[in-house]
Amino acid sequence: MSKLFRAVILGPPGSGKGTISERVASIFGLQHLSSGDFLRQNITANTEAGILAKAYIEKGALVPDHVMTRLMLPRLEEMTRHSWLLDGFPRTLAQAEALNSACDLDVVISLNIPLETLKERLRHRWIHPASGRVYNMCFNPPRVQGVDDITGEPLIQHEDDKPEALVARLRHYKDVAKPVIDLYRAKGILHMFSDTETDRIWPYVSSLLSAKIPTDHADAQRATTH
Ligand SMILES: Nc1ncnc2c1ncn2[C@@H]1O[C@H](COP(=O)(O)OP(=O)(O)OP(=O)(O)O)[C@@H](O)[C@H]1O
Ligand SMILES: Nc1nc2c(ncn2[C@H]2C[C@H](O)[C@@H](COP(=O)(O)OP(=O)(O)O)O2)c(=O)[nH]1
Repeated sequence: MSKLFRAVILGPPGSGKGTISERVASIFGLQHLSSGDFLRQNITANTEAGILAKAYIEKGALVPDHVMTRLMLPRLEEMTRHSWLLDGFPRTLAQAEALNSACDLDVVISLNIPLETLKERLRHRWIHPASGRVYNMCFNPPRVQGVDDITGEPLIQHEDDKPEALVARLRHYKDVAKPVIDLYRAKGILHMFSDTETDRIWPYVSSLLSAKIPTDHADAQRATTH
């Protein structure tokens, strides 16, 4: 079997991690592992980690590192036969160090988006709380205004996507993410992409992954995941 491919995508809230991850998953056949989605599944299933995490998420705080690593590392161990792209984890240096000791990463994609652009995008972000599906009233609006395409249930806006909370949240992200970015830069696996539009970043991400992922491997992944 050809070598498995391990990637991480980093970026502030609203930088397009989810949007780019979905494209990578469908085009390159990597499994998209989102820590936020996984937390929401654990909350719905009332697991021990889900119960612990819920209070933090509701406050808009980060879930403690030991809860996150206890949740995510076993999930990654289950993925021994798949290539994956991790989105939302690691978020802190402690999480990055825990991930380091569990596996070798091939590539880290880091999205560098201007603050004004992030503020504008998040102002228009609406989500379907049960599934975590994300809409943007300008970029990818729902088919019917205010309701989820799949379930028809109402969409809500995160308290912390509202303008008052946004600036503090983005500043906090920057402080926490800097040592993580520095670590990956020092390891020589960091690839930084700067622009205001996902559609302009995407061709560069796509050519990076095309160069790094052997084609036969991408085909094999697609065959097992679809
Ligand atoms: N690696 C992590 N460490 C700590 N908390 C996390 C982590 N990943 C997710 N969370 C918690 O889950 C919540 C939802 O995460 P999710 O990534 O879906 O949305 P978010 O914080 O709005 O970020 P983004 O907009 O970048 O997707 C976060 O606000 C945080 O409380
Ligand atoms: N206007 C505009 N909006 C974009 C672009 N790329 C993504 N978006 C939207 C989709 C979401 O509503 C919001 C944040 O994107 P996301 O993929 O959820 O980001 P992230 O929070 O997972 O990093 O911005 C983009 O290039 N332009």
